[in-house]
Amino acid sequence: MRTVIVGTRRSDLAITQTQWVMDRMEEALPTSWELRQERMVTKGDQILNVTLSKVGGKGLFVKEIEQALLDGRLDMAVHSMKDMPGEMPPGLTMGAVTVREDPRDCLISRTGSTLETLPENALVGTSSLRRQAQILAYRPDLRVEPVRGNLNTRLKKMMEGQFDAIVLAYAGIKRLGWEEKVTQVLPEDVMLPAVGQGALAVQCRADDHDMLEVLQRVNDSETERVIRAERTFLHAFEGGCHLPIAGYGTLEGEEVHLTGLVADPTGHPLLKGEARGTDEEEVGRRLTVDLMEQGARELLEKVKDGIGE
Ligand SMILES: NCc1[nH]cc(CCC(=O)O)c1CC(=O)O
Repeated sequence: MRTVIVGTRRSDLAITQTQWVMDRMEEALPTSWELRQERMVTKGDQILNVTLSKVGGKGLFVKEIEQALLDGRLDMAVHSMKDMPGEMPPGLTMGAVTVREDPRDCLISRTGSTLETLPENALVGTSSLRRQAQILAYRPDLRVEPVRGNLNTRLKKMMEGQFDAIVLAYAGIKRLGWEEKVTQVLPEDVMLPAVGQGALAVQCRADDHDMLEVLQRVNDSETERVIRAERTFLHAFEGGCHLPIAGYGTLEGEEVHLTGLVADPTGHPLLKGEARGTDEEEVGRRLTVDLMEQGARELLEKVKDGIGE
């Protein structure tokens, strides 16, 4: 008999994602095991109305859950892949990468306008420098301001008139069953997704072999491959989701096709590159070299100075 304690943050999205993984695990679970959800409040959940980039968002949501895993208070935890820091603390491992939900971003606007038809000077809410840069590259006449809080809070702020539109991950919206609120799903050539967006990471202790065996069955090897390419690319920039970096991989036959972007938060310059091949890590490294040659490092140093890193 074993009771597996599954940690989750308390937001609707985190709980939904965790339950989704638990449902898929039930089929693969040894009959003498049971799963129990444990809801935690993390510091990241308590910080509202501040740009995530200003509070040093990297790994903020993840750290406290990791400590609970190491202490044995939790046995596994489900995270949005895009919130996962590049390196894990010793003793923990990624037991599974689940099949990817739609990786694109979406626009929700009060009046039903698309990104193309929003009126000049319209105010778009997003705290992501990646989204800000791409919005302004496409529509330099729009204004972008930070919006924080969970998805409910952001929607409410827009409906109250604080913003004309907001941009969110379509995956989160779909998981909450809010598709009908979406005005436009943004194509990747306009809004390249964040590294890992739409995939979930299941974390557990590295020496918990029984757990790892069960988690293998909810692992999606194709998602795992493209995520490895994306994260290899991102890791070279020592950047999390608080920097204006995007990376998106797909499989074409046996080959991983990876597109990456590094931009100034104003949208100019916006550097973009592509790489393809069968070795995920090599593809990621080649794309890094391509963008470095275009001046990505200098650009990011300037951005980091600007946001006080
Ligand atoms: N940055 C917060 C965050 N982390 C994961 C998601 C959505 C789900 C996902 O990307 O997998 C979101 C919300 C958003 O960016 O709109």
